[in-house]
Amino acid sequence: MPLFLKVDDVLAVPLPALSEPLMGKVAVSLSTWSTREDAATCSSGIAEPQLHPLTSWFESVHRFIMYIRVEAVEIETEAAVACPEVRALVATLGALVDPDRTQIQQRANIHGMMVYPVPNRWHLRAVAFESLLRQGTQPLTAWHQVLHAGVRWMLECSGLDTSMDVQVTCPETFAVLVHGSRPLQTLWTTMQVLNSRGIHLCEIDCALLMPAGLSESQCDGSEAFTKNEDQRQVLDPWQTLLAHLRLAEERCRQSWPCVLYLSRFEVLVQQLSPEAVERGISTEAQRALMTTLRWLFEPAGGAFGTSSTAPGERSTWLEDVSDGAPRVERQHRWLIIADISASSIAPADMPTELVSMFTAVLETPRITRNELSQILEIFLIGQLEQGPCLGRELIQVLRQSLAPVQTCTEREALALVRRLGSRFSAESFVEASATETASRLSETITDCLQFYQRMRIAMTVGIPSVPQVRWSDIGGLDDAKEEVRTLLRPNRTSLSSRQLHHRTGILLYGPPGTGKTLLAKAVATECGYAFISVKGPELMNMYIGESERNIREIFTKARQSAPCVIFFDELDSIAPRRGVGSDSGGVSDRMVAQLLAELDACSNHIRGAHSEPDTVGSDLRPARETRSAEAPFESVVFVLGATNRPDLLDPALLRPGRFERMVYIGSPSTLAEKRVVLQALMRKFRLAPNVDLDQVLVDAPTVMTGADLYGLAVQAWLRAAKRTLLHSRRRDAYRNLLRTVDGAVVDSASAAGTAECPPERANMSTCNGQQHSGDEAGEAASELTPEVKVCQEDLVEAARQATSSVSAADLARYQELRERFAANTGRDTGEIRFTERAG
Ligand SMILES: Nc1ncnc2c1ncn2[C@@H]1O[C@H](COP(=O)(O)OP(=O)(O)OP(=O)(O)O)[C@@H](O)[C@H]1O
Repeated sequence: MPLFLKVDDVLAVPLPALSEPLMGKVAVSLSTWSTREDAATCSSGIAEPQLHPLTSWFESVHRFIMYIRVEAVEIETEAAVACPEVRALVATLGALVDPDRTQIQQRANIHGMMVYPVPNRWHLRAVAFESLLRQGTQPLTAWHQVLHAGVRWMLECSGLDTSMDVQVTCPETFAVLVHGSRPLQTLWTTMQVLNSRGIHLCEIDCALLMPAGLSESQCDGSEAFTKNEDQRQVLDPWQTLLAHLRLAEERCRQSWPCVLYLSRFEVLVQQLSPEAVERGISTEAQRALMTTLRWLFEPAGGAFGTSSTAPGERSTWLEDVSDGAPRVERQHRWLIIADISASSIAPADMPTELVSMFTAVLETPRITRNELSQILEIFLIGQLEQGPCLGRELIQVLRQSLAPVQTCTEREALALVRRLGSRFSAESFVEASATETASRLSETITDCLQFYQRMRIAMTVGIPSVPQVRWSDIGGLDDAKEEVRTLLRPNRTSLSSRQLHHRTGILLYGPPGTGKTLLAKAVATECGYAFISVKGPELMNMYIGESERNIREIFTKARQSAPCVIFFDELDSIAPRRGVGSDSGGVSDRMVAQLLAELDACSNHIRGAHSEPDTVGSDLRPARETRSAEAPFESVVFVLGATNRPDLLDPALLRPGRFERMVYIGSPSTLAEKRVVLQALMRKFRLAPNVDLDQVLVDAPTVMTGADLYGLAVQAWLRAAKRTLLHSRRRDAYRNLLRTVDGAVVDSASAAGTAECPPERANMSTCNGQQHSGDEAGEAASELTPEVKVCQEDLVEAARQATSSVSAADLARYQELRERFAANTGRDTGEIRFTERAG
């Protein structure tokens, strides 16, 4: 059978029967290896009894394995062979194979398979944060105990641990469910303990098992189990998932002794929830997933029953092993660990049938304030290695800033670490004095805590995280930014509470692609409140009463996570003028009425909050706990709306206490304004020194919105990247990069609002909608990021090809609309005729 290899594959080649002296050496080194970690990690005395059976088992099966990792050696031309470095390499490797002239034919028998830890991102994260977690957190003692019990069970089931009493009842399965808040520490601890025992870890990241589209509503699981030949395409996602799970079982069997670790198991749990049925996953599909899981967890009772033995047979195999030579091939059992601690799901939220499959359920504790402080100290010390040392003053500042935090999850702690890392580098503090450094640290931590607070709220209430857009990502629009800032952060020093203007909401209006959504995203990032973004049409539901219920639910969610900002994009689609709607059931009229009622409730809250002198203007503080004495402010909900057609809105929306302030967001008109927008869009680009943006804009169309300028910037960057590709030697890496960027461009064309994701970090951010993997993608992208330098010619060429998405005539009509609204201060203005429906 031919064996195809690729780079990074690991070959496990079993060594033939070993000579006596060599066997002794391997056995000795195995035992040294196994005990080395024990001293550091395990206080219990379980290590030794486990070690001996394992060592003797390895000896008995003569399974000594040499591991070979496949690497690529790039030698391009014959001329290269003449170079001394290459000659040295040839001398080291012993041979040089010219792939153009050499054919290799290889035949091999596969005797076994080594589970090399699949380098999935989850696994890499655990490794990346290992030292921080090891030094900063308390060891997971309870987890150590469960793990040791599981390993002991594995050995006992397989008859390796001859010290065990054969009469002891050995359960058929041992599956542990871990929940709580430390997924990476749990995985890392497991890796460490198993490593020290010479036991493989077969880690499967369930989030990566999910084929694209499976969780989407268009994948109807009911069709997935029909026998219709024509529907093969639909069958695939589910079958792939189930096949992956069966494959996991196969891998564990082949590489025994092995522990199967299902990280992010919650992704599978979510497919089994009642909400999944609403998303289009059929009950048949859920049943099939459950059957596969049961089979995986309970080999003896499962439907597929491959290696299983009926419970009654157990005594037979114990007798088999007690006669001396262990018959290890008879019963290999492996410990199964399912981890849901990366999510807020608790066992109580899981189907009872699923929970009952687990032998043990273990909760990992939350990270305490002391642990968090320790983690951040260790991180900062590492960060500032070259800068000022982390003096006592800084540590005090750090601890003071963390005072509002009681406990947090590992995810939140690491989010803090990442945010600190991006803002707090050694270079930025080299010149600074100690006091200056302390105040900047305090500022940074406070800012990070706002983020932490938002994340916590988001996790609790299930609000999706929002992309990172800073004020500096928005070019121009200074008045609009100021208006929004005033709404969200009244300035206590300049105004007394009674003087404050009680505003509930702001309506942003203007031509499409001018940055309304972008502004709202910047609010989400910068204000430190929870943020709910709703696209108008998403609220519409064909069933009577459902659309209103959707609106009610959004406001309820917002109140639960207050202070909170709700952003209604495309507001005209849910709140058109009443009485002129074309829907026979009057759905939109009822939606408008519901929206008005909710807005009035918000307005009353704000009045309540602002009428308390002490509560007004409580500046953005790090954590909610700090506002415990300011309860009314805590319940404030602000509303932002955006529309291209304010003239179509129901006028009642624009009355005081609702969207009473209207802010026009127009396209940049002068050359200077366009330059500012372009500069903001290319903030992260590497530009050639000769770039002159004014000159570039001379060649561009006269009317250009922010979105058009974004298109220009993307085209210029793509041109530069393609040029780089041609000249680059790292072609594969660049090809990957270009593929990703092309995807991002398509995304940006189909869905507005990806400007926070400029091409150079296109695969680092949330362009593809997979919010939770943004950071992970960033890690992967950083390996590929090439030196793409955008030159004047790229920009000029992109400017020549640029088109304008809004006509001059439509812009003039928007201007007219703006004047009418300014004159009428929000009163009914009547509809304006556009050449075509904007947006
Ligand atoms: N002032 C600006 N500064 C930087 N980028 C901008 C600006 N205005 C628009 N853009 C770019 O244009 C893209 C589209 O903008 P956005 O989605 O915010 O427009 P919009 O006004 O909400 O459009 P629509 O009314 O069609 O929803 C943004 O993602 C951003 O890349």
